[in-house]
Amino acid sequence: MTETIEITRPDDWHLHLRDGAAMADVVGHSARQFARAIIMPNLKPPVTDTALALAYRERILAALPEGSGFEPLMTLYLTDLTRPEEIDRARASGAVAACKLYPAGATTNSDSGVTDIARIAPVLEAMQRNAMPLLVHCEVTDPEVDIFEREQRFIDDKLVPLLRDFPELKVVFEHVTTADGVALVREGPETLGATITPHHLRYNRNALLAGGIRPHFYCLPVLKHERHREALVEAATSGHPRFFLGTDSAPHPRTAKLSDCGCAGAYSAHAALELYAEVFDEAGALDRLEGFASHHGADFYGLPRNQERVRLTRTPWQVPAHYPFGEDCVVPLRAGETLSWRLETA
Ligand SMILES: NC(=O)N[C@@H](CC(=O)O)C(=O)O
Ligand SMILES: [Zn+2]
Ligand SMILES: [Zn+2]
Repeated sequence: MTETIEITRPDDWHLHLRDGAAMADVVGHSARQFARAIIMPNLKPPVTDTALALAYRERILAALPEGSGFEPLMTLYLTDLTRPEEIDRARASGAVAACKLYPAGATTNSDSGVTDIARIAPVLEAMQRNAMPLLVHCEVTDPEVDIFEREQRFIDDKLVPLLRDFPELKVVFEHVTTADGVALVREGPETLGATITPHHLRYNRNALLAGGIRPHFYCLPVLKHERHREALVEAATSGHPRFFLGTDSAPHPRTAKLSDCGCAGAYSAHAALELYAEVFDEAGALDRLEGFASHHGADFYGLPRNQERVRLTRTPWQVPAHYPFGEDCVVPLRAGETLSWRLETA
């Protein structure tokens, strides 16, 4: 049995850090594990332009633990009002790595998102010209569509036409959750990649309802049927270069999760790599973890691979029941349970 693995320090290609005191409480978890992370822009109000992104970046850097070399890669939140000139400004800043497309109303803080992709065609052209990747929350928002089928519908109705209309645009299918999404990325153009979260790799939709309603497993896209989970594990552990690590770690105050209308998001930054290692270990594919976690994302984004290395050992540890989170606390994935892998820290 493998007891230790050493890999290039990984990056997180999909991370929610939030802001203020709450951000300061969680950023250390990501900085301990990852060299870089794509920082999602769905703050309240959202990060819609370069100036806001640069200011947010400074707040993140200021909140980092002493001596941390963690590099936040900023993103812009696209709205119906985003101008193509903003993309040129974002590119020129050197600090904005991508733009995020939230279909309006699809997920947490997406109210100002895009109502119709046709409206941002000039912006997508500017992105294509600037080699600026488009990150997509792939779910339709039509209330008539079953919540478990919103990703498949988005693929057929929105994503396939988008890929056809912008053949040079790099697109990341964020937090892919279905066998259909996996198939599209596998068979799709070189310009299409996908992030996969630890929770969608590890849990199917039973986790939401087994023995009672489990709000900490509620996230978007919602957990899916076991057959989809199996397709995700197959994709992540296959060595295919366009699948890569993106935790979608999305902390919410405990009180906001435990409410009459609890919000969507699972917190995984405290043990991200350990959770992925568990999945790869179970699949007998620990030798493929490095590609998925540390190489494929950087290659897709056209960024250098990290030089530093990290070590994971088979050392069981218990996840705390909660972590501080601003005025409240956040309940992490696997709270109170034992994880078998542990990331060593220098
Ligand atoms: N994934 C989630 O369930 N929630 C994310 C938003 C998102 O990534 O869709 C959040 O910001 O809380
Ligand atoms: Zn999302
Ligand atoms: Zn997210």
